[in-house]
Amino acid sequence: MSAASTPESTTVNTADLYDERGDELASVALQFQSLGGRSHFSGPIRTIRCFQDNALVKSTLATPGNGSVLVVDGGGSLGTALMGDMIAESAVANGWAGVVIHGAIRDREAIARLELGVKALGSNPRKSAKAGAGEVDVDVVVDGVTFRPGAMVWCDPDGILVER
Ligand SMILES: O=C([O-])CC(=O)C(=O)O
Repeated sequence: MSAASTPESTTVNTADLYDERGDELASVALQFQSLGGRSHFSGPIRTIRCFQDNALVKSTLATPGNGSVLVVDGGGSLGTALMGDMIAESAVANGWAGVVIHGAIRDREAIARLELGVKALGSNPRKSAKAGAGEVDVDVVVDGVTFRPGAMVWCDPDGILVER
């Protein structure tokens, strides 16, 4: 049920999961785009909060993911890209199941070919700062939904469900 960290693992549909577990799960109403090559993904949450600075995103996705999903609270900014294809390739190489970005990515076409789940608000070719400002593994709130490090998240083209 919790898997989806390998292509062979069972696919979980968020609508079916919601029907099973109901209000144990919070649903994100904000309409994220599904931009990765893996449409269904899930895993324990890791988090980053940052604003138009992706140094922490890059360094975190370069460490072992062990099937986790990195949730990046970028403040909803579409002004700069918090992940491109190089960082996304590093996430694949390091065993991350996926990345949810409350913000923008770039290199859409390459990212769509990677074996990685990616949800983001959109894209912008403009790169982010690299100063390293932000926080890692704190609770983040996106569209009124709290993402706690260690809780499970499930994503597919229908949306995003999080353990309360
Ligand atoms: O370096 C960046 O800011 C993001 C990027 O382009 C990549 O991951 O390829």
